[in-house]
Amino acid sequence: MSEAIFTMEQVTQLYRKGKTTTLANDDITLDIRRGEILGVLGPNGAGKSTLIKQLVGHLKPTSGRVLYNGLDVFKQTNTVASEVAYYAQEPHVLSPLKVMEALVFTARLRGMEAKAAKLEAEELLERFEMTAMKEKRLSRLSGGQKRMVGIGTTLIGHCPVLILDEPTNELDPKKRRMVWELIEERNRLGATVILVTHNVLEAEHVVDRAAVINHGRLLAMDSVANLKQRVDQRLKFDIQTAFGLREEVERVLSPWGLKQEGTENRIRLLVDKAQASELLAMIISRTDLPIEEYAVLPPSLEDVYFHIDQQAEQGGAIA
Ligand SMILES: Nc1ncnc2c1ncn2[C@@H]1O[C@H](COP(=O)(O)OP(=O)(O)OP(=O)(O)O)[C@@H](O)[C@H]1O
Repeated sequence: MSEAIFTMEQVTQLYRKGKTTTLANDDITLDIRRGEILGVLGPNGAGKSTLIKQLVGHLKPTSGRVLYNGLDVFKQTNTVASEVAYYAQEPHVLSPLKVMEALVFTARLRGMEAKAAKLEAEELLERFEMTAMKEKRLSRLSGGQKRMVGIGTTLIGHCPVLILDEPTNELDPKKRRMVWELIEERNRLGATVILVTHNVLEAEHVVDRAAVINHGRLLAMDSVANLKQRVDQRLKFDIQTAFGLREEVERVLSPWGLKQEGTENRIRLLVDKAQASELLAMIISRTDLPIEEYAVLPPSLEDVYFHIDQQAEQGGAIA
């Protein structure tokens, strides 16, 4: 499990458009281990898709190297293409095809016999509960259905490496669960899986390690358990305020802990365990505060992610 299947050495990516330059990846060095499920986490525009495109050899880094099994990806494009199945965020290049055609065509490209390809395509469609759509053109499918076919084209042919950029986007809860189960199943069968996701809460139960990226920099990369240790002396207060009155509650509570990204009427605070009971007592006694619900929870991977990102934004040491 510890052997590196991918290595990135001081990888930097500069996009130039006219007079604008974007530093999408900034000196990234990392190893991806054979047989692991690695989650790549980070906000919009962090540089995740750029990193993925470099791994699969779709984008040559401005500087640095990407190695697959110890060799530069650009010196073995055929090997990478045949061993690494890539599910991209962008719309499907197979869109003009029918569902069955798209799956079988991909399987044939991966060297499968026609009969075996058809059989596996049928099995996948049955599992996805999409058999009735096999003769439909991809362009006529819903967003989520297209995504499922995309996932099917990634899984078909059993490539040893699966790279999935936002695999559960646009999917309903049942399909999302199906995709997470499939990812775990393929991993148990030996596949290395690298996935980009914003769905940190669901990914937490699936990934072995997570890499946190923002502004093109690798902020942390570790097992979920180790990442969680960074905040294990804290508890999360999840507070729902009356609508439109969040700021009033926030003013009172924010000195107690590190505020995380919330929503219109929701506040999330990471609070030192030593102070948690005092804060709880205060919330219970301050009946004048427009708090509708509250919960005290152990931190999730999502909280760790916000914590790491927040510390980096504030320019502090990441601990
Ligand atoms: N082809 C391109 N030309 C110019 N800039 C680009 C290009 N592709 C990406 N960028 C910029 O590089 C940065 C990183 O983009 P990237 O797509 O890697 O982010 P991301 O983390 O995958 O974001 P998201 O979660 O929104 O998909 C962003 O600022 C983006 O605007």
